[in-house]
Amino acid sequence: MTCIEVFAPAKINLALHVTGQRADGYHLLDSLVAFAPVGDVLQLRPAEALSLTLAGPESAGLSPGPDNLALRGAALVAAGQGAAIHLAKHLPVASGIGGGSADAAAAVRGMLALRGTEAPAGLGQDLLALGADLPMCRMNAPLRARGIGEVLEPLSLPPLPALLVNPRLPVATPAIFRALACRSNPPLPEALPVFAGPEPLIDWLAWQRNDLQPAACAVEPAIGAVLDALRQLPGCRLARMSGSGATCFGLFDTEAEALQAAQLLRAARSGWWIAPAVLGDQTQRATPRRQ
Ligand SMILES: C[C@](O)(CO)[C@H](O)COP(=O)(O)OP(=O)(O)OC[C@H]1O[C@@H](n2ccc(N)nc2=O)[C@H](O)[C@@H]1O
Ligand SMILES: Nc1ncnc2c1ncn2[C@@H]1O[C@H](COP(=O)(O)OP(=O)(O)OP(=O)(O)O)[C@@H](O)[C@H]1O
Repeated sequence: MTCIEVFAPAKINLALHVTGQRADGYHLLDSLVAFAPVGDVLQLRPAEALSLTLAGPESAGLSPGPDNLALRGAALVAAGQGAAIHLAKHLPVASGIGGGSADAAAAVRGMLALRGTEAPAGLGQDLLALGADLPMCRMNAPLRARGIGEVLEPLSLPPLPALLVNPRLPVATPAIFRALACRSNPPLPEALPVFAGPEPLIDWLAWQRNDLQPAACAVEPAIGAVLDALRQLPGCRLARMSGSGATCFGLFDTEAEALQAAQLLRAARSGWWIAPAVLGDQTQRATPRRQ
């Protein structure tokens, strides 16, 4: 029987500036985003109706009901066709790396591949209504995101060796936006430099910010502990939080340094989710494959 497999990569906000707030309460952002070769995996098989089963190390506590973003994404493009979707959850839930949004975007890609059809007009608006991270999770390649997350500009960034770390404590995005002390901060520089490699990119990122980080550290102090632990690892050039947390990333000049740092941190913190990853373009891996 036909089976479509789709990879749903984690999105990492390398910088996240909160520049204003719309009348409806949503915040205006200016964010530099790259994607990790770490993510969830969806399998879709033709069926009478849409259904979802869950597995994987991070699936505990996640409901396979109609609210699951994988089902909500698939429903947007199902056009009456059913699918049995199996989601292997590897990304911690509510962790600032867009797991649910990545699953929804992957379910859309998988459902369209199963139906053998193109994305319908108006899908962009429907996706944005599901979540502000949905448009970027459709791209899976380095980008700058503005507006509330829907104004996207593809970027060329060098592959960036990183260590992703989550203290296994969920953080609710609305609570972090609510806790912001300032909602009107400077944007990223209008023109972005061309980066010859990870070193100049990390130097430049050190001048940028995640404006949600102070509020998130106040709401969940374990985030501060993760950042401190990352900063103490040999070779870590920059430690920052992604999205609304709690996942943080350390950046390294080389992949070997990131792998060594992962080993050291795993030995010290057995309860944390720790994933070395070279951040960049995951479009190839995220393309649906027929099994
Ligand atoms: C923080 C980021 O992860 C950065 O990429 C995203 O902006 C969050 O994206 P998301 O989780 O897909 O967000 P949504 O599910 O659309 O919104 C959750 C809640 O976060 C707040 N929210 C989200 C995005 C945004 N630009 N402004 C906001 O104020 C709103 O209170 C909203 O009710
Ligand atoms: N397939 C899914 N994976 C993860 N969370 C899901 C899923 N479906 C629904 N949710 C719900 O969505 C909420 C946000 O989870 P998600 O893992 O996407 O957060 P996040 O990583 O902080 O996302 P973002 O970085 O986009 O803010 C959680 O409350 C979770 O219960």
